[in-house]
Amino acid sequence: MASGTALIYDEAMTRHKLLWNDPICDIEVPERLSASYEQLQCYHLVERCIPVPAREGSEEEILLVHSSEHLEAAKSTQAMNEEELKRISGNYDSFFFHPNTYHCARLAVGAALQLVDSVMSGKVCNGMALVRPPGHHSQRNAANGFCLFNNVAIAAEYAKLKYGLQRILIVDWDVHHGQGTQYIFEEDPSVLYFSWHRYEHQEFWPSLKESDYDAVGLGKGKGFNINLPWNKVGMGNSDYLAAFFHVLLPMAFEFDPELVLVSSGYDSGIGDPEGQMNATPEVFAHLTHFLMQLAHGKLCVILEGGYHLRSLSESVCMTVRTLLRDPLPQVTGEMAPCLSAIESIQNVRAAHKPYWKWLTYEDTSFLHNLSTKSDLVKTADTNPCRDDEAKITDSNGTDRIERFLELHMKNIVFPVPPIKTATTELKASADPNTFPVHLHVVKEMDKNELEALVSDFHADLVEANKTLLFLGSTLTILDKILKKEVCSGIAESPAASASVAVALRHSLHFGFQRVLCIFVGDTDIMPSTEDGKILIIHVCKKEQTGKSSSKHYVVLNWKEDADGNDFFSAVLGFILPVAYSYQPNLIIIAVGANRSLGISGISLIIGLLQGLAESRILAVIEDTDINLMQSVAKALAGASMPHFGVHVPPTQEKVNQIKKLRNQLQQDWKMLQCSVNDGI
Ligand SMILES: NCCCNCCCCCS
Ligand SMILES: [Zn+2]
Repeated sequence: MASGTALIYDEAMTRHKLLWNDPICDIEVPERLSASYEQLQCYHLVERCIPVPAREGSEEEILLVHSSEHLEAAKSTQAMNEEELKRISGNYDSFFFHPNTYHCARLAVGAALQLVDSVMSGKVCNGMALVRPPGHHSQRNAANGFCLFNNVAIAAEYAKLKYGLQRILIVDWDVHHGQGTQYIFEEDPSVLYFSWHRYEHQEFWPSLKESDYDAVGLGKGKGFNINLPWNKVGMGNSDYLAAFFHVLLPMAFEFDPELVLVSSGYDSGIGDPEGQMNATPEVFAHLTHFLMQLAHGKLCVILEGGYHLRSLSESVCMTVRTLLRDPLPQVTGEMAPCLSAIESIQNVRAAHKPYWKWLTYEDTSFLHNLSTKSDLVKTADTNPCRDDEAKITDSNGTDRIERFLELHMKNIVFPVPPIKTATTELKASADPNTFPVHLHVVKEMDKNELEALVSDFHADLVEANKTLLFLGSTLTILDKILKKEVCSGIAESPAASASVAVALRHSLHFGFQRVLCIFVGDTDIMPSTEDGKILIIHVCKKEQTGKSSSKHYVVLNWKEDADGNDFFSAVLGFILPVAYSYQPNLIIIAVGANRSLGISGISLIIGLLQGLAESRILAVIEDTDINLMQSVAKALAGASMPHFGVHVPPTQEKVNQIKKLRNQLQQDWKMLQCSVNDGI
C-alpha cells in the first residue's frame, strides 16, 4: 500500500503578476504561493512530505482540454509588451497576462500532472500541488477568473488517458463556481464534478443560471454535475460539514471513484475578501480526511483560489497535515447548519434524486424555496446567515480577522502524533508484519490494582478472573489513550459489554465530558446516559428489548445486506452527523457477539469517525475473528485505506428507519438537518 504525501512547489510560479491597475485582479498575487509554502515550512510540514518537482505541461497535454486557438493565443503573449498584454487581457473576464504567465500556467498544469503520476504510480499515497495561475474558471477556448489553463480538468483527462481510469471525482471547495470545469465535463459520466459556491440567487460572480442546484449535467452526464449554491454569505464549519454528510459523501461513495482530485480553493475560508464566509482553517482538515476514505486514499489536492494570505496559509497547512495522517484538531463553532444552507442542501438532493440510488427513497420530492416560506420576513438576502463573533471582513476588518486567526490557531491544539495504535497481546496467529509496525503490546495491569478499580463501581462485574484479566488490558490501553501516549488502541475481551462499561466509567472518572460509544452487536449492559456525558449508538439486529431511542441512547436496527455494504447511508446520513454534533473527547467502538455489520461496515465507521476526538478511539473487540482485528487495527492505524466493500443501496425500510430517527433527533443533534420543511 502506498504511503507518503507529495508536495509540489516551484517558486517560478510566483513570477506571474499584474503589471497595471486592476482592482478585480489585484488580489491574485505571487505571495499567495510563497506565504503558503513558508507557513508549511514554519510548521515543519515541508520536510515530512516527499518533494516532487513541477514540470511544464506539454502542448499536447493542454490540448486534452483546450482548443489550439486558445493555446496559440496564450503562447503569443510571451513576447508582448505591457500595452499588448493589457489589450489581450481585456478579451477575457477577470484575467491578466504577464510575459511569464504562459510559462507559469504550463508549470501549473505540469505540477498537477506530476501529482497524478506520483499517486497513480504508488510513489506516494496522496499529495498537494501549490500552483498559480489557478484553473477551474478557464474554459476550452477562454481564460477566465484568474485562470488560463484548467489544471484540474487536464489532470482528469490525463489520468483517464494514461491510467485508463473510468471514474474520477473532482471536489471543488473553492468559494467560486468552477464553471470552466463544469462545461468541460457536463456530458461526461466518468467525471463526477462537485462544487459549492457563493451564489446569492445569481447575484454573485460569475452570476450564471447554470451554477444553480438544478444544473445536474447533460445527456449521459446527467447526475454527474453537482452544484451546491450558497445563497447567503457567512457560511461556516457546520454548513460545510452538513454539505459533505448530506450531499457529497453519499454520492461519492456510491460513485466509488478510482481517483479524487480537489480544486482546492481556500477563498471559502474566513477572512477572504471574495468569499465573505466564516469557515475556519481546521474544517479543511476534516473535509480532506473524508475524501481520504475514497479511492483507497488516492487524493490529489491542487490549489485554486484563496486571497487572504493568513487564512489561505493556515488552511493549506491544515490540508497537508491531514494528508500526512496527523490527528485532526477539533472543529470549532456551533454544530448547527443555518436555514439557508439547509435549503440549498435540500434542493440539490431533490434535483439529484432521479440519478442516485442512495436518494431513491428519500422524500426530497419537492424543491424548497425559502422565499415562498419567508416572504413575510423577507430580509435583504445578502445578510450573513448567522452573526458570528468573528464578523465578516469589512474594509478595516482585516486586522480583526488577523487577530482572530492568530488567536484561533493558538487555541487549536495540535496533538503531536505519537505512536498511533496500541493493542493487547495479539494472538500468535496474528502475522506480526501485517500489523502496522508501531503497534504496542501492553503488559497486563496489576490484578490487585485492577480489582480495586473495577470493584469500587462495578462489583457485579468482578466475575471469573478471565473477565477481570481482559478488563485489565482494556483499561491499560485506555490509560495510554487518556495520557495521550497513543492515539488509539484495540483491546480484546470475552465480554465486550463489561469492558465497555468499565472503560466508560474510567473515562468519565478521568474527567472526559463527552464519550461516544458505538456498540455493534448484542449487549446486555447499557450504562446510564442521562447526564449527557455518554452517547451510545447501538447497532444491533433485533429490536433491543424495552429500549427506544432517546437523545443519548440511539438504537439502530441494522442487519447488513448479504452481498455488500448498505451501511453507507446510516453512517453518512446518521452516525456521522450525530457524532459531529456531539463533539466527543473519546470514541469507543465496541464489537460484541452476533455483530450485524460486516468488517467493511465497521471499518467505514472507524475511517470516517477518526477525525473526531483528535483521533482518540478505543476499539473493544469480543469477536474472535482475527480478520476483524486486523481490519480494525489497519483502519485505526490509518496505514491503509480500508476497502469499504461494494456499495449496496439500503432498502426502503432501512431508509425509513434513518428518516424516523432523524426527525426524532434533529432538534437535539442539528447536523442531522437536511431539509427545511419537517419540524424546524
Ligand atoms: N466583478 C467581477 C469579479 C470577478 N472575480 C473573479 C474571481 C476569480 C476567483 C478565482 S478562484
Ligand atoms: Zn475562487
